[in-house]
Amino acid sequence: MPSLDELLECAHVVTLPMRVRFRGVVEREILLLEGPCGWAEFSPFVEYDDDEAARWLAAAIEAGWEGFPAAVRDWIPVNATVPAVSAAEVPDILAAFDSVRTVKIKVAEKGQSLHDDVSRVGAVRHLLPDASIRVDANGGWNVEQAVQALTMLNVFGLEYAEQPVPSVAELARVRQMMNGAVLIAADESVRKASDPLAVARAGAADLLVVKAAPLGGVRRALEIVAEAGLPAVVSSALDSSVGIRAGLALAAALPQLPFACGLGTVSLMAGDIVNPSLVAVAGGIAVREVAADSDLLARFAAPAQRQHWWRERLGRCHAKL
Ligand SMILES: O=C(O)CCC(=O)C1=CC=C[C@@H](O)[C@@H]1C(=O)O
Ligand SMILES: [Mg+2]
Repeated sequence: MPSLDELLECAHVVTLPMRVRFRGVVEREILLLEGPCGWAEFSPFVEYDDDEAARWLAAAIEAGWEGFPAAVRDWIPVNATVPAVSAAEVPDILAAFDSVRTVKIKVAEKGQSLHDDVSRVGAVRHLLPDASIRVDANGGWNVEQAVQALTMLNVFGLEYAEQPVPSVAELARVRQMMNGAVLIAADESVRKASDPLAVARAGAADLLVVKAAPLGGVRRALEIVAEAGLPAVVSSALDSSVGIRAGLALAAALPQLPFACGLGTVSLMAGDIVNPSLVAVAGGIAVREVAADSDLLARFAAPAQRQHWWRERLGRCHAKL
């Protein structure tokens, strides 16, 4: 384990502008580390507490000081991601992604209605008649709302629904009520749970969404998938290309990868610290090493006060490992 001084010495804090608001975020703050095994990203969302953020640091230390486990594939199919925008904005969002075969669409956004979701999903289906479409509610519905919404949205054909409801018990109930008409994926119930395997034990989901950073690293995520015994989709945490590299390592190391992965999110950003960025081409990303670019680190350097905040946070999280 690197000492705190070692981490602080190789740390850079950047603020990357988003092209479009995503989960309330318009600027993504990221602390990057240059370790002996490569660049690493520490970017827990600013509202996360230190216990949760410490898992993201464990993942960064794996990337920079241990390296990734062996890959079994070198190309990862990737989905386009559509935030909770209006139907009119959908063409513009999709235009940022190259040859899209799978789309994930955010639904159940606070302050919006089921009508907004139907319009947005309908707009995607209209533009991409043959694409696989999945939705992500981030636990924004209750059981009745979820069953009603998924039944309506399924007229467009849904590959699966990610975290339609907040709890494991509610997921199990929705899955039972949908009776196979729409597959259920667990995201927050895995990455924010004290027991990430509770979903699998309860039979609450057909598949898991796994993210390297929130789960404490690629190896830990692989263990969770193996123990759960469910198919997995690897997704980003809205990272820079450095964090996406860790997601690719996870997707590349999984024994099976039956679904496209949510690793195309650099296309939602208006800045990155790797050149060229890890974005999907022809529906997927070829796995490769990445390094932060010194000009981009300088261009997107965070203001001094935010640098200070992230360095303090790094220290608190390091003390928890
Ligand atoms: O999976 C994707 O297509 C993109 C990644 C994505 O949706 C997310 C990234 C970061 C934070 C999360 O709220 C969100 C998700 O819920 O999966
Ligand atoms: Mg999700």
